[in-house]
Amino acid sequence: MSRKSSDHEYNLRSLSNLMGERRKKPNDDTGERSLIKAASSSSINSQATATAASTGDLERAARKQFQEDVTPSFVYVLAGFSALGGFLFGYDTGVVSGVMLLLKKEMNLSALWQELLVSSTVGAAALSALAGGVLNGFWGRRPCILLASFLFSVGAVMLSVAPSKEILLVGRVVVGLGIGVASMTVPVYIAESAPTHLRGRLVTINTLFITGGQLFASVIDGAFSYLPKDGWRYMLGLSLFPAVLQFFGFLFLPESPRWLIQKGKTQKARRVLSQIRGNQNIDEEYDSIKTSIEDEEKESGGDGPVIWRMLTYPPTRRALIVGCGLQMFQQLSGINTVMYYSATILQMSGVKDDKMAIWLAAVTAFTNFTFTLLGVWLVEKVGRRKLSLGSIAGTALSLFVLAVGFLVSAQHSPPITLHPADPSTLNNTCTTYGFCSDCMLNPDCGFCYLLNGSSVVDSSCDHVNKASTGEAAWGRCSNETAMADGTFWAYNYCPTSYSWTVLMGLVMYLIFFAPGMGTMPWTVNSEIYPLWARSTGNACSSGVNWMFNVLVSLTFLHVTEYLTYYGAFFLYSGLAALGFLFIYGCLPETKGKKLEEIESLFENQLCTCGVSDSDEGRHVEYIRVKGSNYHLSDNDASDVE
Ligand SMILES: O[C@H]1[C@H](O)[C@@H](O)[C@H](O)[C@@H](O)[C@H]1O
Repeated sequence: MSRKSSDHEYNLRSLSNLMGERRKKPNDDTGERSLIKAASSSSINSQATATAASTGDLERAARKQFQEDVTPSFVYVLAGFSALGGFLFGYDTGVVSGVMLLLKKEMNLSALWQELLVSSTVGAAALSALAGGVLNGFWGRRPCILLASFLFSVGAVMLSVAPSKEILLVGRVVVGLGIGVASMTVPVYIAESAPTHLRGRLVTINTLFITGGQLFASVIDGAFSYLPKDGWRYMLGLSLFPAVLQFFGFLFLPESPRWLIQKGKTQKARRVLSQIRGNQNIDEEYDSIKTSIEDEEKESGGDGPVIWRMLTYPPTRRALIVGCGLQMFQQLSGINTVMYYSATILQMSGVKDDKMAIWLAAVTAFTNFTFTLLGVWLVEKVGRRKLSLGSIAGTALSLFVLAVGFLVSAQHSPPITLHPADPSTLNNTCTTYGFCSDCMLNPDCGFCYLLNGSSVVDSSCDHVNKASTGEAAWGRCSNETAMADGTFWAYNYCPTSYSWTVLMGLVMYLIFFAPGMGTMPWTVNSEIYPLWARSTGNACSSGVNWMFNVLVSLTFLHVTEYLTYYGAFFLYSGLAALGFLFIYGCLPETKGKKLEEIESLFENQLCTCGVSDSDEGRHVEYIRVKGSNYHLSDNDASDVE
């Protein structure tokens, strides 16, 4: 072994011994000091020493390494309890599809009431996310999370004992108010408490909990759908447990240290910082937060509502555009319609058993969850920008594949050969269609056919049974006994041998969307605003997310009616491609930056596609101002004509 490498090994050993010592004696500052001394006097990074690295660099590197190695587990506990808010967000939005299947039969709900019970939650979430900004600023993050878990608990009780549809509606609104507040507060609270090197990962865990909640909801939907009565009460009531757990957990968890410093509660802030940093030396972090708050206050200047100050101060205005744009494109990529219609999409690809549909939705939720986990792993490795760009490019491509799948399926859609008069209604619209592709777009009709080998014969378009879309209102496909061997009922889809393209598109979609576009909009928003604008910025961007969520889900059926399925997916694919350009032009890399350093990334950025010449989107060398002037920015502040 050469002298150099044995030196290196020795120094590594002494470094790790010191770290070991330090772990045993967390209150002893000398451990850290001698560690830094050891590192700086060593050839631990022999290459760097040989080149330009100064003692200061080594000290910094050693301190960073040291802090990374002694991250106390408390911060994970804090993130875990906060992310229960994400779990409830996912559970309460996901469980409703199974609930509606049972409720509409038991309470005999009209289409309007079904629509109200589903969208009231999302609508309430949009409003409360916006209001949550003001509450976060005044009360702090902790009371807002306590409020959200209280609302989740009250809502769960109301829903599980609801004697009427009116009480159900109130319960769904209460739960929605909780979701909105949680969705904007939790990422901010985690980001403000996490150490820089773990921030992205811990905030992304919140989205993992969202998709985990959706997965759990789909399994519960499947399990309780077998109950003859009141299954929906259990489905809705189960969310009480995580809600109560979060409430009690938060009675013991601290306020965000950054919010405390901003409000001048400096002693308390120091105590909290020491608690969550495991008694590491917190002076540097404390001072840098304090200085940046003072600077920010000077810079953002002026009075007036925060949103006004954000819009009139260019860096926060740019950050707001990036944050809201990311959330908008997340929803415009159609995640919730793809999830909602995944059972139908999977049925198209050959699964005939209707009872399987509910479990198929669980498979989709499982895939979404698994690939979100990939995002948690990737976020600190490849960074936010590359992850978002790769994800949205893949999402656009997958949507294109889905669209082509639907197009080919429609072009090979089986013709309708039988046109029997419908005895059950005066309206014979269904029987007039010539092809299955037209029949399936009308929500009142379904396709009834016989399979002879693999070819479709004796097909008709019949009225659907309103109480159960799994059968026709009358005739050969009206119930299981009427259905002879080889007779099938297809609602909302057409049997085709090209459906594998659609299935491939769906799987690709989830693989690409979940790790990046599913997670990054929440993660990036939690870190791009300076402290004074953070609550308002997150309130606006979360509000945008919920508004586009409602918009996309409410318009999906109309869009498919006008543009057909393939048209709708071509449209989503185009929107995702636009999202790619937006992210390429506007999103800087925030990985590894302190929250206090991130504002500067928006100082010289213009939201013009392709102006950034660096992959990291950080060093914008030339930017176009008013179409003709070019500035050299970031490293060199001189102006160039
Ligand atoms: O980030 C989440 C996640 O991707 C969910 O699966 C989706 O349902 C939500 O709308 C989204 O905000």
